[in-house]
Amino acid sequence: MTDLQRVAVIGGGVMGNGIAQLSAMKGHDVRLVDVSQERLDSALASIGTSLDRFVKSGKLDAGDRADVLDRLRTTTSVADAVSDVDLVVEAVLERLDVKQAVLAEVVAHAPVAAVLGTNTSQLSITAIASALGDEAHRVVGMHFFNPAVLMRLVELVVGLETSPETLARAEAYAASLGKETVVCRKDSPGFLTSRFSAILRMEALHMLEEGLATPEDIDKAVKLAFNHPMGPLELGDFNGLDTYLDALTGLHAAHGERFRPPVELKNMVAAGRLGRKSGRGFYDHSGS
Ligand SMILES: CC(=O)CC(=O)SCCNC(=O)CCNC(=O)[C@H](O)C(C)(C)COP(=O)(O)OP(=O)(O)OC[C@H]1O[C@@H](n2cnc3c(N)ncnc32)[C@H](O)[C@@H]1OP(=O)(O)O
Ligand SMILES: NC(=O)C1=CN([C@@H]2O[C@H](COP(=O)(O)OP(=O)(O)OC[C@H]3O[C@@H](n4cnc5c(N)ncnc54)[C@H](O)[C@@H]3O)[C@@H](O)[C@H]2O)C=CC1
Repeated sequence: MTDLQRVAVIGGGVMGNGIAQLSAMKGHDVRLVDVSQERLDSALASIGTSLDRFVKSGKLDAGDRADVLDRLRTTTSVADAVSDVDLVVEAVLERLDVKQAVLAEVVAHAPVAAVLGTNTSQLSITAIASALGDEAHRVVGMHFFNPAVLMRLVELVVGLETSPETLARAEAYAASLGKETVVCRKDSPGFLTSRFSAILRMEALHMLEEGLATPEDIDKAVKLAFNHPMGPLELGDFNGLDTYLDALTGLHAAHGERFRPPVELKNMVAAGRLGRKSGRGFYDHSGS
């Protein structure tokens, strides 16, 4: 059982819209916040498409679709969104200073009992929480996976100040979404999962730079040899190459040379080839 009924998700991008949708599908009252109304409009469009897929495959009653949308409202005001919530899930871009500023604004307007989850891919939970002084015990890493509506895991990450009560409430919320959890009990950048995925994608990029094979064959090798649903380059396009570069930059700073971002990736991000969200990455997505 979770007492976290009212949820605010901050950031309506790839992850935020999925976390908001899933929460509303599981009966939570959800407020989705973004600085950009345009991003909120496209988040609602993505959520509508995803709900249609669930209806089409028989996993959601057509009659329940409208109820899910009724439980979800969007706003550009953090103060308005968090005033009565039990939980905030921060899913803005992967920058420490931005996450700290967003959570500081949340703390100024949210009830004192609200749990503060961050969906960071790899940043230190302790560093994010350090901006909140005595409220740091309320912060916990809640790392979802893309697409959040389908992936089975939420990785929970305990910062130095995270209280046992905060962790227990985060676990109950993840269970209410039907997710399995793993707990990374020591706050270390990249936790468990992002260190694994970064290494695989780094190797794929190095193979590409070395001219060993086409992107298609590098992905095919991983998919068919190891039964992964997507290859590492395909997954990079799916998640967003800018987000991936931000994550590698953080892992490089924390763990050293083995995570140095490849030049190929930096060039692609500089050129605006961000993957699916910009229409082009390792692959052409202009038609999808
Ligand atoms: C960066 C980080 O910090 C952390 C991360 O997120 S790392 C990335 C983690 N994510 C992954 O590794 C994803 C790997 N890929 C996959 O698991 C799968 O490719 C996938 C689940 C995304 C899609 O599955 P697929 O079999 O390849 O494609 P597809 O046939 O389109 O979809 C399968 C089913 O899911 C449904 N589906 C797919 N995406 C959906 C969505 N967003 N909403 C609703 N339904 C969806 C489809 O409608 C389809 O349903 P039916 O079987 O009933 O027809
Ligand atoms: N893309 C992925 O596969 C995954 C990403 N993550 C993490 O989730 C977080 C979000 O990533 P994505 O959704 O991919 O990014 P994204 O770039 O798709 O979305 C980020 C959103 O945050 C909004 N935003 C920026 N500053 C804001 C602010 N101050 N207040 C409110 N909204 C603000 C932006 O307008 C944008 O819509 C990052 O920390 C990322 O590392 C975690 C798991 C998987």
